Amino acid sequence: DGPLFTPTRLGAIAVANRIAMAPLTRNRAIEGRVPNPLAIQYYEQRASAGLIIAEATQISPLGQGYLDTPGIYSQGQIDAWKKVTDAVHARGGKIVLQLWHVGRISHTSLLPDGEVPVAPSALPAKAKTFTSKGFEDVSAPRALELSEIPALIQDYRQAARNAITAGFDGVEVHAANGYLIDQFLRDGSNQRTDEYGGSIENRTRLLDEVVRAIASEIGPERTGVRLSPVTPANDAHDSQPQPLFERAVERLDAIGPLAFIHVIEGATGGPRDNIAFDYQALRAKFKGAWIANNGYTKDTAEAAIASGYADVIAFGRPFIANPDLVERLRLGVALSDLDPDTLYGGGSRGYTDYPSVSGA
Ligand SMILES: C=C(C(=O)O)c1ccccc1
Repeated sequence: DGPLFTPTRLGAIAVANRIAMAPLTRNRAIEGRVPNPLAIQYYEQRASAGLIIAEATQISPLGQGYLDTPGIYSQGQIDAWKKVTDAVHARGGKIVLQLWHVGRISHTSLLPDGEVPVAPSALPAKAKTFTSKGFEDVSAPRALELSEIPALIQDYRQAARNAITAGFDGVEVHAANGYLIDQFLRDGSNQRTDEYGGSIENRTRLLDEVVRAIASEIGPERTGVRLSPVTPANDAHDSQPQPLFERAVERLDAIGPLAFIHVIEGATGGPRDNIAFDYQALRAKFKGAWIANNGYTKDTAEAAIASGYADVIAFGRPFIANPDLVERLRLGVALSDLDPDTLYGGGSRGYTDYPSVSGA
């Protein structure tokens, strides 16, 4: 069957193969930012993935940036997610939740009492977000006060606890794609003059404190992190990504045996070679499992695993129209294309109605 179909471990999480389902926003949460009951079937259909990284899920009301994305901060949300994890586990699958705070990639219409989004600095992103009126420019943010950082870290800690209560095997901290933690990392968005801004040491501080808090709450072996060193997504940019992310990974490695680091190579969902970057230099600084993502095919994924370049390959968009992607890669059959019109928002069409090759 080849290298993709051998088991491995991501910290405390034993996985049956080297194929992970990357987190995919689908904007189908219902009243109360609760995951849609259809999510039970949607994730259950994809439970043959070695690991499912469930969609970005906000840690607090202020951490939401898009219409109809789910949360993990209320009992109703925990209860709804528990049905999803139970269904995936019943199929022998493993599933972690991606913990999300969008920072400045948000809109006042989505925030409590029309609040403005928070960010490291009051610098608006050149980005759009998805509101009840369609795609709109994100709202101008305010800078988080130093005094607000402890409560933010507590929100991450509580969200991680809630995810374990909801039956997840662990969490992935979303530190990628120009969202809050990535905004603190990059000098294009972080112009603070306190201990969270300026030097690389200061700009990697929030990442370190958030991951330490989560690891102390649920165990480092159930804690993963997603990074995107050179993505331009959501107006993310930094003047020196190589030293920045090498220091970020060094600090993550020092926390203790984290379950995994998951790296988007190149531009999210786009070209892998937009900016020259040495990913293996990052990997060399981390003793845990390495998940690589973006644009992999069966052949490039097999080569990456066989050569030790990565331990697991994450596939995002291919999992949308191919619930049984693992089987299709094993068989080497052609993959189905997703329907872009039902990617974000809607109901079962383009969500739970894609067939498996075995017709199951
Ligand atoms: C959470 C997302 C990311 O990480 O890029 C996202 C959000 C909205 C649409 C697509 C993707």
